[in-house]
Amino acid sequence: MEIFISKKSILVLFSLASILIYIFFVYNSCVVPNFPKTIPKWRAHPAVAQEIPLVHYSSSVRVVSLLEGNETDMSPKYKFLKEQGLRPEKQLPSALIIGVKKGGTRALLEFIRVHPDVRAAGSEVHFFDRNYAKGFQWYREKMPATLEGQLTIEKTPSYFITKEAPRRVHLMNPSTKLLVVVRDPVTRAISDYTQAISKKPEMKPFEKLVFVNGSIGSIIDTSWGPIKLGIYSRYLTRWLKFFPLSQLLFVSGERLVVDPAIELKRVQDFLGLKRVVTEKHFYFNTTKGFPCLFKSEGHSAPHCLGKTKGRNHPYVSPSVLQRLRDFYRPFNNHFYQMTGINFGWT
Ligand SMILES: Nc1ncnc2c1ncn2[C@@H]1O[C@H](COP(=O)(O)OS(=O)(=O)O)[C@@H](OP(=O)(O)O)[C@H]1O
Repeated sequence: MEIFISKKSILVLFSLASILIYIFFVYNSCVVPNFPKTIPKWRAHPAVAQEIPLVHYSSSVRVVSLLEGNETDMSPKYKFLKEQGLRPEKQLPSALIIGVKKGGTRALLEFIRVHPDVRAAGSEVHFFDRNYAKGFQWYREKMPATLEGQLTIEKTPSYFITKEAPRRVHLMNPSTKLLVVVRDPVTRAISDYTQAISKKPEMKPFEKLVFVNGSIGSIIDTSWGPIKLGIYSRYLTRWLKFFPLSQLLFVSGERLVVDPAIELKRVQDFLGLKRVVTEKHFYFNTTKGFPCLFKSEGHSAPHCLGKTKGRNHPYVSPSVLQRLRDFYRPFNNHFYQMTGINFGWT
C-alpha cells in the first residue's frame, strides 16, 4: 500500500516537474525575441542613453553630414576637415552673371565652371528679381557646397534689367563681382524673339513687332521688351550707382563664340583665378556652329550646349536690320563710353 502511494506521488511530482520545465522553456522562447524591445526604454532617458554603449552593434559609427553645419561637433575628424578647409559649405555667391538675356550667359557659366575653383548654381535662381522676399538663407540653400578657396557663382540674366537688383546685390555683398555678357542688340533682339516664338508660335512676325502699330517703317517700338532690353547704357547707369566700373566685367558675346579662350582668360583674371580654362578645353563643332567643351564637371565626353542655345533665327529684311542698327547706334556709343570698350556693333 505504502509502495503504491509512493509510486503515485512520484508520478505526480514527475508530471508537475515536466509541466514546470515546459512552462520555463515556453516562457524563455517568448522573452528572448522580445529582449531588444526593452532597449528603447533605456534610450528614452537621455542621461542613460549617453552612458550606455550600444555593445550589440559591431562598431559605433557616428554619421556626420559634411554638407550641414554642426558647429558644436568637436570630433577630431570634423575639426581636421574644418581646419584644412575641406568641409564643403554653401556660400552666397561672390560673383554673378547678371546678363544680358540671350547674350551668351549659359555658355559663359558652363565654360567658367570647368575651373576647379568655381562652383555654380545650375539653374537660374532668380533671387534678386522674383524670390528676394524668401531671404538670403533661402538663396544660400540654392547654392552648391564649396570648399574654402572655391568661388560660388550664379547666373540669372534678368538681374541686369531689374530695377531693385543693384541695391539688393550691394546689400548682400558690396564686393560682388558682376559679369555682363553683351551682344549686338540687333541680333540679341532677334534671338529673344526666336525664343519667344518657340514658346508662342502664334506671335506676330518680328518685323511687325519692332514698329509702333505694327506698320513696317514707322517708329521703333521701344516699349517692346526685346527692343528695350538692348539699350544697355540705361540699365548700366543703375548698376553704376551702386558698384564701381572696376567691379563689372563686360564679356563680348560675339567673341565668346569665335574665341572663347580669350574671353575666359579675361574672366579668370577678373575673378582672381588661375588661368586653368584655356583653348585646350574647347573645340569647334561644325554641325552646331559653336564652340563646345571636351569635358566638364557633369560630362566626361565632348559636348555642346543644349538645343535651345544656338537656334536658327528667322529671316529679317536688310532694311529692318538697318533701321534697328541706326536706332541703337547712339545708345551703343554711349555704352562704349561708359564701359571704355568698343564692341564693334555697327
Ligand atoms: N558655345 C555656345 N553654344 C551655343 N550658344 C552659344 C554659345 N556661345 C554663345 N552662344 C549664344 O548664347 C545665346 C543664348 O544666350 P543665353 O545663354 O544668355 O540665353 S538665356 O538668356 O539664358 O536664355 C545663343 O543665342 P541663339 O543663337 O539665338 O540661340 C547663342 O548664340
